[in-house]
Amino acid sequence: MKLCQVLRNVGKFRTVFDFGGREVAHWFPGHMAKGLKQMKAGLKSVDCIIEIHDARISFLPLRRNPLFQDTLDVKPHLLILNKMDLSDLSNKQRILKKLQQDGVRNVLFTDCLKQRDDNIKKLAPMMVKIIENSPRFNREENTSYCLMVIGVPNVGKSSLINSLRRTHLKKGRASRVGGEPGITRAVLTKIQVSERPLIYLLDTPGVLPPKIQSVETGMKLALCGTILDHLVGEDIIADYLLYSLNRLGNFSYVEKYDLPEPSDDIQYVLKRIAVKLRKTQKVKALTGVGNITVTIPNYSAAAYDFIRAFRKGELGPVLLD
Ligand SMILES: Nc1nc2c(ncn2[C@@H]2O[C@H](COP(=O)(O)OP(=O)(O)OP(=O)(O)O)[C@@H](O)[C@H]2O)c(=O)[nH]1
Repeated sequence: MKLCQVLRNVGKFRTVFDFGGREVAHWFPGHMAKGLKQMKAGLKSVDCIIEIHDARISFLPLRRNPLFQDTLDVKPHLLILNKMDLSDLSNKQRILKKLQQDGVRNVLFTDCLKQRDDNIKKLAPMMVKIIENSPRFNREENTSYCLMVIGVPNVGKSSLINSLRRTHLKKGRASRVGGEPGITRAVLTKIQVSERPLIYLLDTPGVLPPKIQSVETGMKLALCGTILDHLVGEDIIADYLLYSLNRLGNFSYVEKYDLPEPSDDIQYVLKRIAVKLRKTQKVKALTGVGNITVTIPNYSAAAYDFIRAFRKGELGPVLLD
């Protein structure tokens, strides 16, 4: 989009989003508390916590959650900002600075889908260094390292494990090596990710509710696919996406969906998307002069496509912070 077009749009968009009195309380279902219990149970045998987040929302460390901050604070901690390929990292230094001010010093950006991500290679030595520089308490005599991966749903925990195994063991999908017989897979299982040094990851169900400071934070998590769409509503997620893109001056949707210019009106944008994708339905309408057939856009299908395009990175890299 040309600069003059961008300038023409300044002041045309919403500067705040109307959440219409929505509450986040029910967006994270109760089963997530189960993850917390299991995580606490496994903490004794863990040398380091790997907390994994979506690099498009980097401000949300899980350990800030008062529910388990006490327990986690005593363990060395590494924050992974995954899906870096989908994030606008032109402000990477600002993110790192902010995290550092928050006491988060060990941060690594990763792209777990990349066949060879140099950052994944750095992970094992980085973890060893962090562990060696901290007291190991009851695990002093142990020659292997055990790490716990935590994160909200869909953030890439399994992908990280697989990526580590690919890098260090030249193996594909994770085979589970721990787990006592009779204990369900959903409890804690150990997965080997490196031979030298010998490193295991303790796989938790990993469904941990972050401390959601506001409905807007919840909406950002929803946009990144962390919360089931239907719990929040695809229509409002799509509207929040449009609001965010406009706010960031990212007008990639205009070209992608053949719009004449940027718009802040979600109904209008979804209509254009539906027409472009031929997601329309013909319905019969009874008028004073008889039956006519009218074409109506399938707004749900359009919203679905718009959100998926964002999640796949088709609307360009975005930082929602
Ligand atoms: N673009 C991109 N996609 C990724 C990356 N890592 C994971 N994904 C995708 O994100 C989705 C979720 O990845 P998973 O590894 O299943 O995430 P998870 O945290 O284990 O998910 P749950 O089991 O639901 O908690 C998948 O579609 C992955 O392909 C990444 O670095 N970049």
